[in-house]
Amino acid sequence: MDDGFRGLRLTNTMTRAKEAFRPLDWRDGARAEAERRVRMYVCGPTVYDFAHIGNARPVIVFDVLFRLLRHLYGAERVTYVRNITDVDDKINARAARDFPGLPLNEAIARVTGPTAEQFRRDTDALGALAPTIEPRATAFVAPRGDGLPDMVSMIETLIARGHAYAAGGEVLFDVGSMPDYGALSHRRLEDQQAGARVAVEAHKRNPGDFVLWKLSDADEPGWDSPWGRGRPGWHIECSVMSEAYLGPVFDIHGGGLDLIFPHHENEIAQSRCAHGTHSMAEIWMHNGFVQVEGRKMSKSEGNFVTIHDLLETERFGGRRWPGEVLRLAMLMTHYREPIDFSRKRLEEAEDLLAGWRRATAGVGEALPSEAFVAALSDDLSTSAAIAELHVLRRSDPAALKASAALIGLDLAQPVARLAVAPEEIAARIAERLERLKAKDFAAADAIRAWLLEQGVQLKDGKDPVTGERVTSWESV
Ligand SMILES: Nc1ncnc2c1ncn2[C@@H]1O[C@H](COP(=O)(O)OP(=O)(O)OP(=O)(O)O)[C@@H](O)[C@H]1O
Ligand SMILES: [Zn+2]
Repeated sequence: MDDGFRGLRLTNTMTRAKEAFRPLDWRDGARAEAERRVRMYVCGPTVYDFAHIGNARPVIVFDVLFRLLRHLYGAERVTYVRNITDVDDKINARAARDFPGLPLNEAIARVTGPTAEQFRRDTDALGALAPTIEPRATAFVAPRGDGLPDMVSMIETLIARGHAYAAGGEVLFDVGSMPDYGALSHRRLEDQQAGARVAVEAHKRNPGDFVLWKLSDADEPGWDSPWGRGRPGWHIECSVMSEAYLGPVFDIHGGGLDLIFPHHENEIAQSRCAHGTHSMAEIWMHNGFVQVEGRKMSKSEGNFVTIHDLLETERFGGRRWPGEVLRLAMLMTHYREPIDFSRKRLEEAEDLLAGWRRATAGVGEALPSEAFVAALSDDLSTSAAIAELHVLRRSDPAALKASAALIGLDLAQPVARLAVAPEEIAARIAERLERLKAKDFAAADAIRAWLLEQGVQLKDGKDPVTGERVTSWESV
């Protein structure tokens, strides 16, 4: 009997263990063969600002998983849902700031429309496949009339089942009503209560109770509901949109590490209590952070580089970087480890790509190597998979090309219009610095001129710390 195991093992945040992946539909004897689907949900962006390199990581990591699942189970069998959060108080604040003259709802549309469009351009440029479905939260607040679930109805169900209550202009989820609340983040309710430093808001039964619905002022966005005109809390949208397209229990739920608590914990509480199920998703996966000098890259820290800046402007390192370079730079590290973002990492990725391109020029069709697929199938061990690409570069360039394609790297495309490979440029720059040190200026100038003929312009600068000359380059 086919139990759906295809060699894939994934680390489950819920159990803290690496588990053999068997999709639910394959284990369900009642499900017809033709109807079996692998079902994955990943929390998408809140669209009030351009996405940064940190936000790019879940996009890339789960795109690789999506591609691997399509390879293992067949492309048409995998349903990947990634939502767009277009209702949020951060969006409201941005709308009021940027479009002060407009009615708030119109201003919000002016913020969310272009931001969502930019996100699509960014993810295209990173070589990410579009998810199967990209629902928007605002389309799932009020009853829809098409049979799909909605947030107001799910909140009504939670109240009816004794898991939520209205108080102080809000509807709150009662975490005390769920004995195993906290299982994903391994937090115990008692610990949270004992450790609560902030004063408990008077209307809450438990300090951990979270908002499902809150009333809106006249100028704030709002939907009619049994509790008055208001708007949903953040967590409820994912419970509703995942149910709408994947059902009450599905295979994989993903996002960044920061979402484990409270977001995913609260999604689980809502979904399980609304549906009376033992789980919401079989496997919970979380990517590590992109960091800058040891700190999470984030909008609030102000230490971020947007995807757009990196790809389309010369703001990072004085040049533009192709999306595939960022993709490979991310995949050089295992998805659960932190990444320190640096120019050096991008250069390393760019050199690798250039080498692989030269090795695969003109090769024919092939299948990805088995060792490569096995490495990816071991909890997406992309660094081991990349090590296999180094081997294939010499032993089987056609398989190298097919394997790279499996993780979204198209080696058939020229990386840029450069006549000279990045490692050669680096070697020439080093040689030129040697000449300059030896005061052989004629030879140094000759190298500079030769590179310019190849379309490479050098720029000299000083290392702010050591005061030494550093030379960067850009293609012209
Ligand atoms: N530095 C980071 N490294 C890796 N993933 C990140 C990082 N920052 C955010 N993410 C992930 O990006 C996805 C989109 O999240 P969202 O739009 O809510 O960004 P955010 O967390 O609000 O960003 P910020 O932390 O800058 O305010 C989530 O899965 C989140 O976990
Ligand atoms: Zn979510």
